[in-house]
Amino acid sequence: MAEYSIRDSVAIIQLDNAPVNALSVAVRTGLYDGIERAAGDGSVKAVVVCGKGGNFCAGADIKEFDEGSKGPWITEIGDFMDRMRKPVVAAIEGVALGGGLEVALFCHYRIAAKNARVGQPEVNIGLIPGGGGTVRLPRAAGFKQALEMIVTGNPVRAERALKMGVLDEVVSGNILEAGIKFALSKAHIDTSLACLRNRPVRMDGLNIDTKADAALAHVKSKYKGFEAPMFCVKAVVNAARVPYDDAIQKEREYFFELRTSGQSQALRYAFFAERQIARWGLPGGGDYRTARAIPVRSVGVVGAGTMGAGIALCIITSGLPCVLLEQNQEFLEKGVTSLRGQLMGTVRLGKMTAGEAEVCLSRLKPSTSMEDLKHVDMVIEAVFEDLKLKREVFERLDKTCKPETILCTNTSTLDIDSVATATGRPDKVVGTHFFAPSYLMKLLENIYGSRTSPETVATVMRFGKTIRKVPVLVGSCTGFVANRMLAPYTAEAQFCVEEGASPAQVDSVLMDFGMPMGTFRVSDLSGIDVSFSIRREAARKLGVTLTVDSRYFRGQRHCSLIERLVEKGRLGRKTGKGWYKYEGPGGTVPLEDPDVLEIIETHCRALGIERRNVGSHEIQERMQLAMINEGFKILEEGICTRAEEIDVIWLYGFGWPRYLGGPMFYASKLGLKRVFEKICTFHKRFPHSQHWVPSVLLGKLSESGLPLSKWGEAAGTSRL
Ligand SMILES: CCCCCC/C=C/CC(=O)SCCNC(=O)CCNC(=O)[C@H](O)C(C)(C)COP(=O)(O)OP(=O)(O)OC[C@H]1O[C@@H](n2cnc3c(N)ncnc32)[C@H](O)[C@@H]1OP(=O)(O)O
Repeated sequence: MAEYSIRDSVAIIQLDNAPVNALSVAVRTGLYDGIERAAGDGSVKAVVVCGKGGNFCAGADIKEFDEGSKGPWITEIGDFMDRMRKPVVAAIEGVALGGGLEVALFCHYRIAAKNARVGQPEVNIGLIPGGGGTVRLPRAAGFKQALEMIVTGNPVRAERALKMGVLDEVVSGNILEAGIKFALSKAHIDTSLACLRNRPVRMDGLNIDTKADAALAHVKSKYKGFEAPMFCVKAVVNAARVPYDDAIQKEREYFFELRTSGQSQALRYAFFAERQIARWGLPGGGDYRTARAIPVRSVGVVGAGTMGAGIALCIITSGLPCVLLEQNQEFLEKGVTSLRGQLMGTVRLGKMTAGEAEVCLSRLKPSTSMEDLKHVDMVIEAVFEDLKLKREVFERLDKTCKPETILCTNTSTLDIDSVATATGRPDKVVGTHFFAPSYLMKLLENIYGSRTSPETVATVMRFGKTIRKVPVLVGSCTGFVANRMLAPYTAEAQFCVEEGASPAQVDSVLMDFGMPMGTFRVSDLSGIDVSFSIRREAARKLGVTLTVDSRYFRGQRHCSLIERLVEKGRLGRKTGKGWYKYEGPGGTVPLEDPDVLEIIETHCRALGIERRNVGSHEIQERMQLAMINEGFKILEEGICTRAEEIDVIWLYGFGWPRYLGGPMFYASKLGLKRVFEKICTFHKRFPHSQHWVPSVLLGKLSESGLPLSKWGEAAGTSRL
């Protein structure tokens, strides 16, 4: 709703819809009524529109999008303001985003507090501004700057918005008082002079035809797969070419077309899924509502290898001091050099100044003495993935660190309890699984053990946000969530290759789907020998030796092409050949290699595997459904409590295309009945692959018709 009051002959309309004053039907109706009332009240000289609770308005209420269009559309409110003789001033603090900025652009004037940010982020949820933003922002900020704001969705700070012409004044002190004063100072000025409708789009010497083509081409290549950015360009270009009302009409058509599109639905889902993951709960009790995070003022990282150095870099760039520990000076120097190299890379990219980088480095304390970890609040262990070694490190940490220190293990495979039991504080031990390259990858899988306390979880969840990661809480199991789901996905890729596909064919299927990279290119990049060692180690623990002709491993189908490639010295990009051969500058360009195709052919012939044409559709279906089936098992076992958690893991861990929501959302769109039937068919066809045993939960859900938001509840794993 919107509250109406009058002070000093100024009508004040305060948007009121906590927490961000989103433009719900009630808010739009309240705003419209308030404007009408002020227009008709002879005692009112001017109007101030502002927001309650520290924000102006974060735009349309995204939750209402699926409910159709009720209440006044904001351009109707805008048209009314355009005809008003009394000045209307938007007094902005906090954010004015999307429809919120559009309301402000309908006002005759806009003032903002120094802390304010204004923007048109609709593109992030697969939309274009639908309330006149594409038509009015270019009239205020000029074509080029408006286009940039609308296409990128990035908000700008008040000072910049002032320079751009979006704001009329930036003020300090109470925003409402400033708004009233400003409004009264404009009470005698003809409002039509300040009305954006009456101004042309500012082209600042640019030619619209050349600019339009260039912008379309740029956006097409930069935002591959995304629909909305192209529509943003089309709408802004149109606004520069046609009269105001025609441009508004076109914008609205585009907006409605996108609002019902699959991409916008998926992007809106992703927006809320990212917020859902903060609502965690533990099986033994304790959740985000009751658990208090312990303040983390300093951190230690044990192990200055690639992962450890990257983690330390995340810490120091977030403003926290960090002790980086190695066992000897040589390894330590290597780690610090790698950290410096990555930091300088960000300077070269213009993301940080050299001065800022120096400040970050001043927060780093390289050390070879564990005593330096005595007083830190948290330690992240990032040593080699070996249980015996990790337990030794944890035993020493437990003895050295103060009793409150939280001990985290950056493991990708080990059971958290098996590490925690090396200490006398298992309640303070937790997994923090970073993804390589750890400085760049946003996902942080936080893993609780059976004795991890709610306070410890609350602390690592908050810490994840502090270091600008996306923390997701998961339970402990082999591979946790990300790698556990990746296993059947990559296994199916390799089986498809055994059966007749080429690595390049598989990769192009994935890239066409929207993944940033194909699985074989990823494998080459991380090193085929790495997967080889992990597999060999897993087999060794079970007393089995994997060979180049192992077709089964513990009764399960197994592809031994990895062993074959390692035998041939094809370890990936670092050796110039793996699933591909590498040429070009620095040996970074992957090319399909006839030699590897020959190796695969010969290998399969020797093992009696008949090869055939494997179609693109089959490749995509097998890889994705195998992984989705695993996702349902993860939900069934309570490793995750919501499908949204799995989707966020795929968005940030593997670059699943955001406009497709995530694998679980994708499954919901395919229809669970269809998904389940296909999985059952694959299970019959491939009985020796455990990953095709259909998830019981999936079977149950496929009959229920429940929406994705209820899957966790249906699994009985929701803890809130
Ligand atoms: C049919 C309507 C007619 C309108 C016609 C004009 C059409 C306009 C199109 C639009 O305006 S689309 C919306 C554009 N706006 C956005 O995309 C803003 C999205 N929000 C944000 O970027 C951030 O939330 C924020 C506003 C910068 C605040 O960030 P912060 O980190 O402080 O908090 P959050 O956890 O993100 O949000 C708090 C809380 O608020 C919910 N929320 C935020 N924005 C909206 C919104 N626009 N609609 C509904 N709900 C919103 C968010 O989900 C959080 O709630 P939760 O319950 O804690 O999850």
